[in-house]
Amino acid sequence: MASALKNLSTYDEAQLPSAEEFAFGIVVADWNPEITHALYEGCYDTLIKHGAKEANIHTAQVPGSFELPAGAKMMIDKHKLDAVICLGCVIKGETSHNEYINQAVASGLTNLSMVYGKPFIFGVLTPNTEEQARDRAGGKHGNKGVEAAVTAIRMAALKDSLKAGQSRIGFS
Ligand SMILES: Nc1c(NC[C@H](O)[C@H](O)[C@H](O)CO)[nH]c(=O)[nH]c1=O
Ligand SMILES: CC(=O)[C@@H](O)COP(=O)(O)O
Repeated sequence: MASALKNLSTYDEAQLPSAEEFAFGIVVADWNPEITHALYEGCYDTLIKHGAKEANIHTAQVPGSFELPAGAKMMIDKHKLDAVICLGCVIKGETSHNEYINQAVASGLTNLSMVYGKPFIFGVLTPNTEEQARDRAGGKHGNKGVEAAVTAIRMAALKDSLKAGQSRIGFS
């Protein structure tokens, strides 16, 4: 569903599990800092809002989105984490360079999720224009960083519930 039809910051707060017991990594790309820092603020504030402790949120910056998977692996090899959130913004230029970056990051994070059995969240904007980026970093379509934090909490809680032997998870 396009972001225009589903605001990135809209979720059912009452249905979201507490993040109190979870530890998170946040890896942020330096490219397009006005955008990625807005994503980070939305992400961090959402984790805190839902009970995460400041001491359990570990943050690192990397040069660009292409480095997000490597940064995420360095982070989870250093800290005991329940989820790693990767934030970036890859704006299309004149060439197809953006496609290679986007595909590499998506594949890299998927591979990490499979290898570690933990969520590596794809909080990367892939807009065609700066306006589309701003619209998704706290603009009219919400904040991708909020969506990424909510996803991280839900996936960490899912793993926790499965470990506890629950068989029917997420059905209200
Ligand atoms: N153009 C963008 C980049 N490019 C840099 C790459 O991510 C990478 O750092 C470089 O290719 C060296 O490996 N990165 C973004 O995050 N956003 C862009 O718009
Ligand atoms: C996505 C990018 O790396 C971008 O800055 C590259 O721009 P261009 O395709 O014009 O070289």
